[in-house]
Amino acid sequence: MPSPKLFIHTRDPSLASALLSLESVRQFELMVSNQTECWLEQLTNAQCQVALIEVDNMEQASFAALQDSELLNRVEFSFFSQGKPDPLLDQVMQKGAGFHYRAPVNYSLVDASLRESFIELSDNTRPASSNTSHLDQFGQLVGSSVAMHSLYRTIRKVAATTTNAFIIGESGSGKELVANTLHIFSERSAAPFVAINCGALSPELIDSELFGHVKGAFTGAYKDHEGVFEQAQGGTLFLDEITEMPYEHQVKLLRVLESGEYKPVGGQNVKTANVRIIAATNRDLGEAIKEETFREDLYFRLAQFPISVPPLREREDDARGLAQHFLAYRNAQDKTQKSLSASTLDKIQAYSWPGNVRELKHTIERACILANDVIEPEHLIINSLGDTEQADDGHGIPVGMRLDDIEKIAITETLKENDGNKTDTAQQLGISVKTLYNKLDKYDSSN
Ligand SMILES: Nc1ncnc2c1ncn2[C@@H]1O[C@H](COP(=O)(O)OP(=O)(O)OP(=O)(O)O)[C@@H](O)[C@H]1O
Repeated sequence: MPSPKLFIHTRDPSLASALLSLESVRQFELMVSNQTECWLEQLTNAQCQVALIEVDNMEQASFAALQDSELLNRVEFSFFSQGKPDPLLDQVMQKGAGFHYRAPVNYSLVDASLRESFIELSDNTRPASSNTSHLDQFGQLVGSSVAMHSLYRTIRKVAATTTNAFIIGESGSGKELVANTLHIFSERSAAPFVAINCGALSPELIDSELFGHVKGAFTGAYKDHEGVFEQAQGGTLFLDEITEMPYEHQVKLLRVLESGEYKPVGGQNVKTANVRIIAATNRDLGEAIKEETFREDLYFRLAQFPISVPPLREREDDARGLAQHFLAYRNAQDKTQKSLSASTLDKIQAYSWPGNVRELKHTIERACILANDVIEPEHLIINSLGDTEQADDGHGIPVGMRLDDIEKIAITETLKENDGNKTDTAQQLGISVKTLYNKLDKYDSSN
């Protein structure tokens, strides 16, 4: 496991030697700045988790740039100054940069604090503790990477507004969780959050699903039915896979968004919608609009605030952390003590996860089924890992495996093979798209 790294930048030789003589400092892999270059640039390029920086008036530009730098999320800073008031440093401290030690420095406090940081950071890179998760959490989202922190900030900003939002991200990257988190942080949080998959709506029933129907509106309409607009009244309506909604129904949706009014099927009374719409897709929108499967006018109506969810492969160490997170929850649920070996964690981190967090979550669940105690690389059923073996000499299905687990593996693997396309997946598996959605929902909510 790589050792935590520490960056030191100081021009004062006595400060430098005092810091370098601290035992805690020597535990880290050290990187001392090159005095002729800007420290901020050097630190940006270095993969250091802790930085000791002497505050120097000549380097005000670096402090100004630090305000908006992603380094504030990924590095724990300790600044050393002579105590002269410095507004730029104060602003950085207000953003939660870390510690500010004023001269005369109490080095034993610095030592104690660095010792703690070292232990924490070593914990994060140690072979998984099987019962704890160390990732940050925001609403329903888990992740400590810079990309996720930037997403958290965007969600907070959008949640405070009343605008509609459009979430774009690969399949399984967490779009529904983003929508739900947006709802939780909005003023509508006390009202319902209602999610529907537009791809799973049957064309005959779509109007009724959206706007409801009255008793007798059509054969089989035995009683009044509330559509999702009514169910979500006062709250948030999440329209997942919006690009899969039949084209002619998109016009109807657009009309409701423009007028705020709709009529249940077979009803006479006009209802007023009070919902915030959050739509999502994993498709390339430009292409969907060009191919005329998605209406451009509807896009502009919905996308007052587009939010991009980063794919898991762009989230630094989050894959490793999420694996530990899902395992910790599984262990707590099953009252087990399974753990991930160091080489398993390395494989997890090195893999590109085309099916994103969902694929990782399911992979950990399958590995828990297959491993008795320590999860080794061969328990990860991911074909693209290349050298990862299947779990037995046949089809990767151990004797005695539960049928619903086998079904789950078949579904997730086929989905992955089809790049998340649920229509193709359902067709290959010989089930309806609706059944596929129901099964995926069941898996998603199983831990
Ligand atoms: N950041 C995250 N932290 C914890 N769990 C996550 C995170 N992102 C996704 N998940 C889990 O991964 C699964 C898929 O998430 P979700 O349904 O939100 O993805 P999606 O992008 O909406 O997928 P789809 O494109 O198929 O609709 C769920 O089980 C969810 O709980």
